[in-house]
Amino acid sequence: MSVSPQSDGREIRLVPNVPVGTKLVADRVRDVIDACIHTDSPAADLEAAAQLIEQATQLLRKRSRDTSLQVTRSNGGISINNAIEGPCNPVAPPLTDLAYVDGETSGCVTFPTAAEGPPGRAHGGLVAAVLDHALGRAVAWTVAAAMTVSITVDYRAATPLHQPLCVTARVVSVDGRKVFAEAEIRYDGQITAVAKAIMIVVAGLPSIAPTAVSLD
Ligand SMILES: CCCCCCCCCC(=O)SCCNC(=O)CCNC(=O)[C@H](O)C(C)(C)COP(=O)(O)OP(=O)(O)OC[C@H]1O[C@@H](n2cnc3c(N)ncnc32)[C@H](O)[C@@H]1OP(=O)(O)O
Repeated sequence: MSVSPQSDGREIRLVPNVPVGTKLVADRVRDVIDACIHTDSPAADLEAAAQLIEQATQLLRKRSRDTSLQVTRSNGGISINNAIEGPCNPVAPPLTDLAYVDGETSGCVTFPTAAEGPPGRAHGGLVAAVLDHALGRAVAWTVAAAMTVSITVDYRAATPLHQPLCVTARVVSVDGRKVFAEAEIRYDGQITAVAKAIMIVVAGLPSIAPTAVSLD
């Protein structure tokens, strides 16, 4: 395990693999979130559940670390606690199966009930977040780690909950530090939303992409 200090003083921890135990906890927390949204339990059961969750929180806090950002190079590289792809972040959907083939970045996501915006549909802001992340991945893999300065999303059809969705992204052009990229999200082969973004390559940003700026 190594810790890499960043230009802003924050640290990123490089670990060999996704920690199995933490992923298990994150998966269970996703279940709790889903149960919380759907529950119709009586007050006594809700109170008992709240106490159990509080006990679990206290157990987890017995040993904490300051660094939240952890990455692994296994499975092509994963940002473990990332808001979108982090398998150990229960708020992440998460975006999985990230791959980079012939300049095309792809990934898979299934939105849970917690991502609901319009009835039965994913919230547009969360769709945009997944597209933004795929765009960031595409730029990191193709050029270098970068930050979004502009993103436009067109919502063309419902992005459903609880269904496997495919996300694809690629770099379209590069102009100095500005990188223009586009991405789509599909359900059952049909595009539900497309995004165009301008990203700026920023020196010192960490990247887990083998082609981009090294963490080491
Ligand atoms: C885990 C591995 C993969 C992870 C992927 C994660 C992807 C996540 C993507 C994100 O969510 S990033 C987070 C959201 N974005 C931000 O927080 C960025 C906020 N903006 C900034 O911090 C600064 O704008 C930034 C550091 C990106 C750039 O500031 P700089 O001072 O270095 O650059 P500058 O302002 O000189 O702009 C550089 C170029 O970009 C241009 N530019 C800036 N903003 C623009 C804009 N909005 N539209 C068009 N062009 C823009 C600007 O005109 C200029 O063009 P020229 O080089 O031609 O002169």
